[in-house]
Amino acid sequence: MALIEPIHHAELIGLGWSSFFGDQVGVEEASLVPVRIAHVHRARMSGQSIMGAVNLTLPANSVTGDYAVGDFVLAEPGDFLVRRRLDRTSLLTRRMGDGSTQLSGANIDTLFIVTSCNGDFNVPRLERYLAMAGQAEIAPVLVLTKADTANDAAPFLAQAADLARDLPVVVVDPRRPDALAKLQTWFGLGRTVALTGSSGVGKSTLVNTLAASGGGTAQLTGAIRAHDSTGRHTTTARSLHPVEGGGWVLDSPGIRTVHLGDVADGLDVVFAEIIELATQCKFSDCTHSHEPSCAVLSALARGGIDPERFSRWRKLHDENTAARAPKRGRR
Ligand SMILES: Nc1nc2c(ncn2[C@@H]2O[C@H](COP(=O)(O)OP(=O)(O)OP(=O)(O)O)[C@@H](O)[C@H]2O)c(=O)[nH]1
Ligand SMILES: [Zn+2]
Repeated sequence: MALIEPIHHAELIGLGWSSFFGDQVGVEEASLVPVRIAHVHRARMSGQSIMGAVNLTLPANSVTGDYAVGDFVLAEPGDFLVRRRLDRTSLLTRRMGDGSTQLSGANIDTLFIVTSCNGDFNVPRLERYLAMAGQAEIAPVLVLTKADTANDAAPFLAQAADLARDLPVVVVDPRRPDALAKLQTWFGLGRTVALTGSSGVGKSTLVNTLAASGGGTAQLTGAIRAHDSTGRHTTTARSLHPVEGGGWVLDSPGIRTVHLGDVADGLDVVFAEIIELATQCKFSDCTHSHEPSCAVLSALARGGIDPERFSRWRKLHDENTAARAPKRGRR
């Protein structure tokens, strides 16, 4: 039974609400406010409601780790105390280095798997992303960037088309405003798209282009102002960005790096020329950042390694190491 007042119903649908959620609301919960979680921090959460952005209050005995960006919760109207999380249509999880599972995104309709027409294009890795989408019950779309930098983008398109039956493949330049038009099919009222893909393929650029259409703010460095129960304003980075014409881009670190646990072996293969050089460094635990007699740094200096590739490797390597480090202070 739908208990939300009709006047608010259209706005709720805009947030991603549907009868799937409405049917879960009990008679005794009619006074509670549905909130879609837009940001999950260590100890805080904020969300979007028909009243705008709100800071949620966590119930006792609950931790933010129980919630994912994109979740719908029912909260008290006054202090936005979370009473209950509603069941999800889909859930993306990520295995952490310590073996625990992190919830990285919920109620996502479409996953944009972003890759570029260059060395990042890696069939086994793309297959892993596709498997991940399937597991989470989210429809995948392959978004191909940097076609302008390839001598010939056709082979990439052909390989992409062969990845999975009926997989939509879209070539996009994330820097151009027409990116939204090319991807519009997957947006529209209340529909949620998440992005994943390796570092440097253009995800931030795409999120910024898409989000700029919906609100005009620089999203990744941007923030929302919400008020908490005391009326105090706080500023929070957000992960849910509205798109022009309706719909949301869900961009969170947890989804971006969702596959990291699996990528470690892949790094050695993809960046073989760097890994091979590393065996010639003076120190076996060389980090190739400042050490003397570092074979990688000297190759960089004489142009033996593509600096862009090196910085991509560095970033991935660091992210991967961080993802594998056991979390402190959690059990
Ligand atoms: N030539 C060209 N450059 C692009 C294209 N898409 C993105 N770029 C550039 O590629 C660089 C990396 O893009 P980002 O958006 O930062 O990549 P990202 O996937 O967000 O990377 P992380 O933040 O590390 O996850 C930027 O300088 C973009 O301007 C494209 O289609 N063509
Ligand atoms: Zn080194």
